[in-house]
Amino acid sequence: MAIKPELPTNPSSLSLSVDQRLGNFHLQTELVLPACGVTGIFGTSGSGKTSLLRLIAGLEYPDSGVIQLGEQVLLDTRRRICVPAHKRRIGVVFQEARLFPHYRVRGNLTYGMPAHAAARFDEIVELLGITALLKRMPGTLSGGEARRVAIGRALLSGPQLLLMDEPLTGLDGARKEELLRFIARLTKQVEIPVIYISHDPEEISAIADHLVLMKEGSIQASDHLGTLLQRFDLTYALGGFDAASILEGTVVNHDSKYNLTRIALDATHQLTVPGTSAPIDSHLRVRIPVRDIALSLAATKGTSYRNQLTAIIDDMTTLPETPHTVELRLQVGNFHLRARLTRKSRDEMGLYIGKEVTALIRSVSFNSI
Ligand SMILES: Nc1ncnc2c1ncn2[C@@H]1O[C@H](COP(=O)(O)OP(=O)(O)OP(=O)(O)O)[C@@H](O)[C@H]1O
Repeated sequence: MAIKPELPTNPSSLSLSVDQRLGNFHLQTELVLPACGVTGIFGTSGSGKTSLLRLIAGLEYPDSGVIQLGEQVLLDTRRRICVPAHKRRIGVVFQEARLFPHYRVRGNLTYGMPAHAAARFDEIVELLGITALLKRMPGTLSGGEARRVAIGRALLSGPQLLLMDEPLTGLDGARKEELLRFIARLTKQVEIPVIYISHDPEEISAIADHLVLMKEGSIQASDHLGTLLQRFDLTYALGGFDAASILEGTVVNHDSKYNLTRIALDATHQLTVPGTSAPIDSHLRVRIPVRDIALSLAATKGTSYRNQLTAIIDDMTTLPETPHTVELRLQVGNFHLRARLTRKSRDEMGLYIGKEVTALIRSVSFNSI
């Protein structure tokens, strides 16, 4: 039985409890996601990411389960409730643009556009940088342009949730980076929660606030991205993430002579990172791989490390996969940094949990996002 969806404007969470067998594959998922910001879904090929997304979108039906967006029940197999896909107000962007080839870009954007979304047409077209493309036919667009039109169409469908399934697949390096930056900006500007599937850690690190890690049809972990990256036990499950810390700060100064940017992490901690065009006072996310942090027992002069932060060793362990190294979690003010040393260095430096050290971070090592 299909029911009419009720549509509160700001759903607070998306909760799922679904069970579906697809051949030999068993998707068994219990999950509550924040219905704000960007949730990245990460997992190896075949772990069930797309299957999960298709259930949320209403493109597939589980054998049993409940899917609820805020107060709205989208699916409840026991109560025989199932809101059909076109009534869920969920925008989907697939790996390929899937535009209507016989409609111009404008026609693709306005197809199925509800009256309340029409007021945002000019704003979204401008935000996507596709104004000049409105009269073009899809066959004449580049891959990146077509993908932007597909995102525009999803946004103009007036969605309360946007699902993106590897939207950058098949794009070359420069176009991929451009579109990634664009999506990151877009997700900050449109107040629609986004679920973003990718198996590329760089993409996820750039835009996700929350991260879901899938393995063989189940949820291995789900938490704030920065929190999951600090977990020693997930180091190898998050393999490609290259064990890194994500820090957020505010741009306080640009040094044009040396092309460096200074960001404040809090009232007392600042970092020098490679120059960016981000305006003063804007928010910046930086990713610091563990391999780019060294430790010293005291602040040192005469070193090329531009950033020296006093830190307390908060946790320390050796992982079975890498018996020659120790993983360290450092407390710096109110945030954490991960570092990795050889066990020999740990012993020679006499490091232990609770000890104060200086974290040395090369300013050239930052990946600003
Ligand atoms: N209709 C189906 N019948 C049988 N098996 C299916 C069906 N649909 C999906 N599967 C299987 O379910 C598993 C999960 O597929 P899914 O596409 O959700 O994975 P994924 O994590 O999105 O993978 P990828 O990163 O490669 O896109 C795979 O083993 C796939 O072969």
